[in-house]
Amino acid sequence: MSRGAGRAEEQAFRAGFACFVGRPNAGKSTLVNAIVGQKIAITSNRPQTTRHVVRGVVHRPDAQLVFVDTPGLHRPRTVLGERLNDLVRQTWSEVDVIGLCLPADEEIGRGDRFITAEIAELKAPVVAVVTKTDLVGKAELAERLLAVTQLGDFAEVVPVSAVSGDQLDVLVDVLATYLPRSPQLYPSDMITDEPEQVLIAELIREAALEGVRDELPHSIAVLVEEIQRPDSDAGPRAVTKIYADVYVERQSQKAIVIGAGGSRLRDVGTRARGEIEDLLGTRVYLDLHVRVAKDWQRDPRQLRRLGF
Ligand SMILES: Nc1nc2c(ncn2[C@@H]2O[C@H](COP(=O)(O)OP(=O)(O)OP(=O)(O)O)[C@@H](O)[C@H]2O)c(=O)[nH]1
Repeated sequence: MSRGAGRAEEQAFRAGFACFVGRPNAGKSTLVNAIVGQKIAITSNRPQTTRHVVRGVVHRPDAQLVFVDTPGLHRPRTVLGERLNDLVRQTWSEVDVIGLCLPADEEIGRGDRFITAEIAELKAPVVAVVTKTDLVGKAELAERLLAVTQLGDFAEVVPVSAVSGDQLDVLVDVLATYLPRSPQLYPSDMITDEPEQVLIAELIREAALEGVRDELPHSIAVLVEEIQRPDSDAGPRAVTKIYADVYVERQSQKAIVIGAGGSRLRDVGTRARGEIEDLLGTRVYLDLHVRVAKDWQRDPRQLRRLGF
């Protein structure tokens, strides 16, 4: 390659930050996962499970797109709720482009209008992303696209399905055009900069929530106390030892998480261990303890300790 061509390519390169916003369950986390191609954000069919800002990096020959994942805005009832909302607003003001997720299979509602109005005030261009298109027929999709164009003044409207993969590449192309000209922000081999400890805690929390979300929707937090790496010469049988505490707010919740004779906690451990082994690429020994931290959501000191 001539030096001239190299410079031109350098000049054409774009890099920057994007985030998906939208009401709970709009499909934001699933979309980031599908685009980045690795399980990094936490998905669920229940609202408000994404707590940490998790980044995924998409590397393209002409662009680098860094995704910042935020929890949903909601009416704050606790210190945790207020912190989450502050975090969301702060993230929104720092990105180069925003994808507003609107599910194709649901009518536009008050929540969507509220978020649209909030982000209209920011400087970043907003791309409306109509998600879950695999769930609707053509006629319904056309109707929804029309309603979306009437909802606000969007830079573009892109329909996608994270499940079928349809239009994901188009969405990345569109988002990339709104990034500033910039050299790469992160090394080419980086997919996420979230500390492993946080990712591991999220995987455990997700497993612990499985099946008890109705009873304990926001009452579980996980703290990874220690990660003991295997010796570098341990070979394929290397085991990473992880010690983690699962925090609940009350004694009664502890009993739910542990289950009869500890059966539920064993299942949680097995499920989380499988996910962590995929993440780390080694075998994992996982030691889980359930502890009660009374009303941790209302106590700023405990919140800090638990990473909020
Ligand atoms: N069929 C289908 N389902 C989807 C698609 N994207 C997401 N879902 C489902 O929709 C539900 C919500 O998805 P999430 O990605 O957790 O939604 P979210 O917007 O991140 O939700 P919060 O974390 O609550 O804000 C999950 O059950 C997903 O499996 C899609 O493209 N097609």
